[in-house]
Amino acid sequence: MQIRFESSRREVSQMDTQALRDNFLVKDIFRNGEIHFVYSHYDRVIIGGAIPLATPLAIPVFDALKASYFLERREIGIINIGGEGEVIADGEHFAISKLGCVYVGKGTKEVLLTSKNPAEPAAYYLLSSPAHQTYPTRLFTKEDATPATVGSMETSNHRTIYKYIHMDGIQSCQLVMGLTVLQTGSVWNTMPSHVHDRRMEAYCYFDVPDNQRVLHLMGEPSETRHLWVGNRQAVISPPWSIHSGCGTSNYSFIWGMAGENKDYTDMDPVLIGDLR
Ligand SMILES: O=C(O)C(=O)C[C@H](O)C(=O)CO
Ligand SMILES: [Zn+2]
Repeated sequence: MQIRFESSRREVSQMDTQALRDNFLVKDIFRNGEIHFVYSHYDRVIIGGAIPLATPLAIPVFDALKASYFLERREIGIINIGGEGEVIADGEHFAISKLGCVYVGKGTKEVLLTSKNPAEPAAYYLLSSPAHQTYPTRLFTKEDATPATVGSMETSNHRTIYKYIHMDGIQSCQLVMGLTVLQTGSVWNTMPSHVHDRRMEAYCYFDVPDNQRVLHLMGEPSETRHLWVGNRQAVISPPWSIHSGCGTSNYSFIWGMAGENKDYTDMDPVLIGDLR
């Protein structure tokens, strides 16, 4: 598991392209037949990707956790961005289709990830944060997630937000998680931008067509930087950073947060005219 330490706001403002990518871009977590994780010291969130083929993949324990199993002191949200599959949590089976979500609570000793058809494998995005209480393991489909459509075609940011793990959905200790799908023709996400010093956030972009990219904006509102992001790549957003993007086509992304509160609406908006 790769470990990423924090960077200060001042450090980030001095970083060149490669340093920004090394610190904030999470690449290569989705590889056929493999499971990979990156540990971020922002709110101690762990970001992962898994593509099981014929053999199930188990979420392993890592020495860095000093635990006897991954979820001994953690919870995890799992969203499928690939073909049909199953999440098996301590022997309980959850069939999960594309855009379905399984939350697995603290104390679950074994989590197995499978694909129904290795020729069209499931692809699991994984987001885990520390937990101090056990909440029940649950499956949510996209339809359970009470979609909210925001933005408009006029401002190229027409999109639908699906919330899965949040105060009125799947219960958790501190994890908040869902996904956003942009309408065809819309390219902007999270514009106008916001920050929430109380929570870090991670974005995982998917369904980005081949040879297209998302220009992800990060940094303090008065000192923005950008990352060019490809399909199935994630971005770590520090609590003080905006997290907005503009695609060269439409695309979708999974967002997830952890920190001081679970209030999705707790955001400090940034006026477009104030961005620098
Ligand atoms: O499209 C959006 O806007 C989002 O999906 C915003 C994220 O959900 C977010 O940043 C939550 O804090
Ligand atoms: Zn946010």
